[in-house]
Amino acid sequence: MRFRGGLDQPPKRAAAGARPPARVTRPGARTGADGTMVRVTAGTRSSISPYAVFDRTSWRALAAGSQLPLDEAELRSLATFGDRIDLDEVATVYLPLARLLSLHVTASRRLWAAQSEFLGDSTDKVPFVIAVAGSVAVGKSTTARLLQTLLAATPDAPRVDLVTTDGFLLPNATLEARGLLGRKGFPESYDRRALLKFLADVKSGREEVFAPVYDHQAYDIVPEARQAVDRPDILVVEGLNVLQAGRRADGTAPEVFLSDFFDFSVYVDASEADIQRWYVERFLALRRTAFRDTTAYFHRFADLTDDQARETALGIWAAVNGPNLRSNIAPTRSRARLVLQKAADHSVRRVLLRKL
Ligand SMILES: Nc1ncnc2c1ncn2[C@@H]1O[C@H](COP(=O)(O)OP(=O)(O)O)[C@@H](O)[C@H]1O
Ligand SMILES: CC(C)(COP(=O)(O)O)[C@@H](O)C(=O)NCCC(=O)O
Repeated sequence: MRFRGGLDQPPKRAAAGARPPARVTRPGARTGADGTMVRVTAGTRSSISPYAVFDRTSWRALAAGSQLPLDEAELRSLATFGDRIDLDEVATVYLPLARLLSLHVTASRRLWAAQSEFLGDSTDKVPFVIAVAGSVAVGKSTTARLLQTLLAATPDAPRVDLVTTDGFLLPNATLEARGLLGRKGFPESYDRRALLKFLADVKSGREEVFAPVYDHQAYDIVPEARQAVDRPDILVVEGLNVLQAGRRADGTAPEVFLSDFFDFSVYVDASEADIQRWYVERFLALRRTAFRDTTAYFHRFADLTDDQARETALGIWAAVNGPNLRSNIAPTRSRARLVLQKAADHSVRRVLLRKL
């Protein structure tokens, strides 16, 4: 199944800047940390692209010489079930990204301090918030956890918290009452007001802000469970719909958007055909592991044959996750500051960084 227009294509404005025959390398290509030339494809002669486009080699060179602060065992504990990733991929893709983010964090702190001095205001710094968006099964969780670990290992040793937006899903009972159980992950399945308030509180420097907690095994919100966020230096917020502009029930635009609280955003991208395959593979693997647990919501799928399980997963994809990707998630890709474009084997083949 392939998304009309091709999800494997970069966003429209980037597409113009990324088509191979017209590619040009910026004349002022600069020198990477290891002395190699960093080729930055900045656009075409005929159009302006908002993105600087990096291939793997040029992106990796940005962090050349940096030590990886994690080993294979730690990586295995971070990587999402089914997400194929190795230390070389971390060094190639995620380490340079963490370094870029670290630059942004430092610059934002300096600006905050300078502004506080200018205003004669002694308010404490507030968390730097990074959004990680993308489809179900694209590997957002691995990306978010890796960024948390890599950022925490940067020189200032910042405290980095991670929150997933699934905690803001409405409980199953509410979804059922509203006829939304088959729309889990769609914008209307979340308590968006609570999510906005949570981020507004975090960003206003409040002590101990609480996020509700979701359990994938139970497929529901955990009653009474909460995750405390207490003025970390950096907060990573991961979820399907974090870049959505959102609408009020009457169709008017709200005054505040989630994105107002983000200092940086990353969209994890891949072709729908690949993501769907990863989803089906993960479903088949979960059937042999997590679904075995008698308390798992999906336990009834534990004894399906391979063919039945494949058919079931494809059915969920066709009914829920595919339409959500096409209607609500993919359209937000161009709002991200940075896009990680994955190939069929989960490796990132290109990085698109917004210049505008
Ligand atoms: N039915 C399930 N049972 C247990 N864990 C699951 C289930 N579905 C998804 N997960 C886990 O939940 C996390 C989030 O998954 P998902 O929303 O698909 O995002 P992504 O794959 O982009 O990280 C992943 O760690 C995934 O392995
Ligand atoms: C819980 C999710 C909606 C993801 O939530 P997120 O943290 O991205 O807000 C998703 O993983 C999910 O369970 N979707 C429902 C359809 C399915 O079972 O695949």
